[in-house]
Amino acid sequence: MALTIKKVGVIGSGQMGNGIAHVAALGGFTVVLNDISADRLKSAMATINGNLTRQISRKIITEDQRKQALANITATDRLDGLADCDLVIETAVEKEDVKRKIFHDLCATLKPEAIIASNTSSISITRLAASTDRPERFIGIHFMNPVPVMELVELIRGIATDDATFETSKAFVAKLGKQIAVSEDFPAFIVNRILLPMINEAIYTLYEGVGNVEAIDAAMRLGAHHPMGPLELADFIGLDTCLSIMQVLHEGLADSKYRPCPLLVKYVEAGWLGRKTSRGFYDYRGEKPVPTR
Ligand SMILES: CC(=O)CC(=O)SCCNC(=O)CCNC(=O)[C@H](O)C(C)(C)COP(=O)(O)OP(=O)(O)OC[C@H]1O[C@@H](n2cnc3c(N)ncnc32)[C@H](O)[C@@H]1OP(=O)(O)O
Ligand SMILES: NC(=O)C1=CN([C@@H]2O[C@H](COP(=O)(O)OP(=O)(O)OC[C@H]3O[C@@H](n4cnc5c(N)ncnc54)[C@H](OP(=O)(O)O)[C@@H]3O)[C@@H](O)[C@H]2O)C=CC1
Repeated sequence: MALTIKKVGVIGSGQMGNGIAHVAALGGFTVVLNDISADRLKSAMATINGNLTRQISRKIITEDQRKQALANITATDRLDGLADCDLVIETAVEKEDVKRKIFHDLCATLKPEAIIASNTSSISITRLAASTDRPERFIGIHFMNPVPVMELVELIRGIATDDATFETSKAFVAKLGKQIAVSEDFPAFIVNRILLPMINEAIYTLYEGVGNVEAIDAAMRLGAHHPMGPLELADFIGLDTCLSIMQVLHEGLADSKYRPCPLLVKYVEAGWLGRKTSRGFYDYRGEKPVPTR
């Protein structure tokens, strides 16, 4: 039997966490947003307000809806602030050890009947579920970036996920006005299994000197009608996240065609992670983005 979700916890207040809190609050849920950094929480709340305001100017929502959505969200840097949530969505960094530690600590305080979901881009849901005390109430709910705009959410069942958890998650996503694609639990699921090798290939195209950053992005924007060029999109997703996804594909499918491009590794090692650090394949520190190669 499907459970009733009223209160939603979101762990991690980066670009995905603030987007998920935004759409859940707008969907009428009570939201508790958690991060280890109080500064991050402050800037996440400012981002949510900015994106809600943008939606008002585009006549998607009203001022009353903005106020109500903000009133639905509270922020906490304590994990036990999520103890009475019905559903907790983990959206911290794409690192398995960090996620496992979060689930370990969360299970110690979260009410036993609550569902735990991960917004992971690539990591095995079955393996993450096994690090919790409730694998049958664990599921992948994978939102796309930017969350307030993208229509799709992937749902991924682990081997133990029960029907009630799946049905409850489906109803939750539908209430946010999003469409669902169901994916089997394979590395990087559907969207990233297809999208990330394309981005990685674009980085190889740059690495091998086939084209420069501008040429590669223009080629795919104007020649294939992609809304963003692949290098611009990589910067938007975050180069650390792109590299983690390629590593999961490479290790999980044991096929050399998923080998992360050495240039991607170099950018991540430099701390040039894309828009979030103001530098990646473009430098965002000036008025206009400038290609870095
Ligand atoms: C890595 C993973 O695990 C999975 C993933 O998410 S992969 C990434 C998937 N996402 C994509 O591929 C995005 C590709 N890019 C796009 O679709 C578009 O460029 C875009 C929607 C991001 C922006 O579109 P645009 O036309 O260039 O920009 P713009 O006109 O300024 O904005 C369009 C809309 O996006 C909204 N928007 C843009 N950036 C936003 C952001 N960072 N946060 C919230 N909303 C945003 C704007 O408010 C606007 O919405 P409304 O018109 O409804 O008000
Ligand atoms: N970027 C994208 O396009 C998409 C990403 N995803 C997935 O969503 C997740 C988050 O990605 P994204 O939002 O881009 O990443 P960000 O780097 O923007 O945000 C991650 C946030 O999690 C915080 N964090 C780190 N450790 C913890 C912890 N132990 N407890 C609570 N918060 C923590 C980080 O804080 P601090 O910075 O202080 O370390 C940061 O605020 C990843 O799993 C990613 O794969 C899914 C779909 C799309």
